[in-house]
Amino acid sequence: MCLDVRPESMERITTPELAEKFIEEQIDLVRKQVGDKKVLLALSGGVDSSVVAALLIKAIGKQLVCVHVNHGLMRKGESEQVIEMFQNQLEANLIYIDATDRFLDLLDGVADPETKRKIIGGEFVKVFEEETDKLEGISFLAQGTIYPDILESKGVKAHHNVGGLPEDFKFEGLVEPVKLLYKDEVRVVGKVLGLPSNMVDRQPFPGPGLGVRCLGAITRDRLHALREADAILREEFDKAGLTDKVWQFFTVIPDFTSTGVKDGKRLDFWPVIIRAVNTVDAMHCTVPEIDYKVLKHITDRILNEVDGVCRVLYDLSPKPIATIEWE
Ligand SMILES: Nc1ncnc2c1ncn2[C@@H]1O[C@H](COP(=O)(O)OP(=O)(O)OP(=O)(O)O)[C@@H](O)[C@H]1O
Repeated sequence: MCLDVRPESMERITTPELAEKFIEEQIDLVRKQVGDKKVLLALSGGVDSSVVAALLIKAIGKQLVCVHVNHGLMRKGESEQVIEMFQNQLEANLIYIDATDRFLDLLDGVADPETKRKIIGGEFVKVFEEETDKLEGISFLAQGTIYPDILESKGVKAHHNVGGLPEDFKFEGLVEPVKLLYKDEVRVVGKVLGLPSNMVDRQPFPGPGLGVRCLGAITRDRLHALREADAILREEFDKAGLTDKVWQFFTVIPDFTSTGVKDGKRLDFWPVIIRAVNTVDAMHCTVPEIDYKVLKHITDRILNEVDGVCRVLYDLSPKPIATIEWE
């Protein structure tokens, strides 16, 4: 049997009991695979790598070394939550790297979205490699590969986690405990492992993070305004009971200003755009009809609390023709 093919007999993990059973099996397998050797994991704070981290901490404790890179493009509180959850609560061996300046300096003046993506991806690999070169005695690399990654790699598109080991791969092997699971199963397993629901049920978040929501050339002041506005949106959607009802929502900040007026003075401030979509397959999206009162309250809060913003807009465009992200 190919190890990358989910057996037809494998039951879908839909209950805590099934998740428990899966976790016990994986703990056993991982312990057999790695023995007393060390395992390295790049921990983003996203669903997949977080669940792998929690599972491996249970299986091999301090033999797992997690590396979290803060590229300065995380949402408000995200890196802090990784530290709180994994270092403080689960007592993981966590290396936290604040590479904000490195990323933002490199991105300075770069307006083209594809170039921004390439810079962020390339720099991430560099930072991760530099950090791991300093570590000694690591034998395995753990990855949050899930079954759709394997399926997609077979036909649709290459996935960075999948496709065999590169020639210069310096580890003895890969540890991929959730590679036969679908996303919904990973979430059930994560909950049973005690991860908070805002981590386990997290919306999709692009690899380049807020970097592609701070349109054009990223500036620190606009990035700050974007992060604050996004946090307000998330807080208010949560209060209004929309977090579970809307598939994805976030804010975007364009790289142009608009005229505002404050205390009788004219100002040139940025607009903030709210983007919210519902979808089943991410190929076709509709825009939810959010209660006007909720939108108005969010607008008031952003205008009052976020420096440099004078307008808030709601994006009504479905996909197609508009994509979910703005760039
Ligand atoms: N800031 C980061 N710090 C550490 N590792 C990261 C970071 N960003 C990405 N990674 C690593 O790269 C992998 C792929 O990242 P990607 O953004 O494509 O997310 P993903 O496939 O949805 O996985 P996840 O749910 O774990 O974020 C992650 O699983 C993680 O191992």
